[in-house]
Amino acid sequence: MARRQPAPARREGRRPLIAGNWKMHMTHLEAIGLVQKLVFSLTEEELDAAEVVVLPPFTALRSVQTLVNGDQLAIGYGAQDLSAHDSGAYTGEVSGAMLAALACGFVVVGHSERRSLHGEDDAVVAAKTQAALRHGLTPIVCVGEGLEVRQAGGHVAHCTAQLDASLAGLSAEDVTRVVLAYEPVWAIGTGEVATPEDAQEVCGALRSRLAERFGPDTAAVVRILYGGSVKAASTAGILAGPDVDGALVGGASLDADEFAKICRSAAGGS
Ligand SMILES: O=C[C@H](O)COP(=O)(O)O
Repeated sequence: MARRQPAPARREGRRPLIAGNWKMHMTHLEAIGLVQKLVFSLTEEELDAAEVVVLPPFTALRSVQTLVNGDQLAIGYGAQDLSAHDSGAYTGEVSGAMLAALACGFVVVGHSERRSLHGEDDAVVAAKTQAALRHGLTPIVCVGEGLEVRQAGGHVAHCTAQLDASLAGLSAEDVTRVVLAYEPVWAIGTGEVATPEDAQEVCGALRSRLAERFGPDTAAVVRILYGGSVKAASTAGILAGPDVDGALVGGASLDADEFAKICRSAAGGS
């Protein structure tokens, strides 16, 4: 069984990160089974080479925390969303403080499903990013264009504009604590994975924009993930891009064997 190990530094200090966004799947009992199977499928060396994170629904976080901490498992976990507010009369919301109390390391912010289904604009995403940082959580800030924007050739401008707005109000030091995820909306849950060149083009442009706004030293340490129909078979190609530091995986993260293969591929194995 793989237990916690110190993380090595790779790619100018950027350790590959594979995060499994379970979306609205898995009860807390199913979550325990999935995490156990995942961790037992991976070796210590693989979990040392790539950082593996699961992002269950809120209702499963406590169970995952108990399992990961109790067995000292070498994976991280976090949430799929948080409130921009720290406390108050916000029925149904969950604060960064509550996630921090469950020892979450990560939280997704600005996923396209939150943007489109819950009307979250860039100002909300920026406020949530700041809330995550206030509570010591690593926000995984998502950007990505829809099909029409892609077909019109506006994807780079669209994503860099989302980056600018989503990171509004942050210092360069704050930005070093952020993970970005490029998720083209047309590739999410569609089976339509971007090519490695598509992923690198936008991830590279995001890093260049970070360098312009926050300086090259900050840009060099921020991890940028690709997300959108990632499968084990496509992982190595996608991660070959020099600016692609990992993957935000949806559907394939619900299958322990497939997700373990993705993590193994990111760790440099086959
Ligand atoms: O957060 C994950 C993305 O929405 C990708 O989902 P998918 O791998 O099911 O396309």
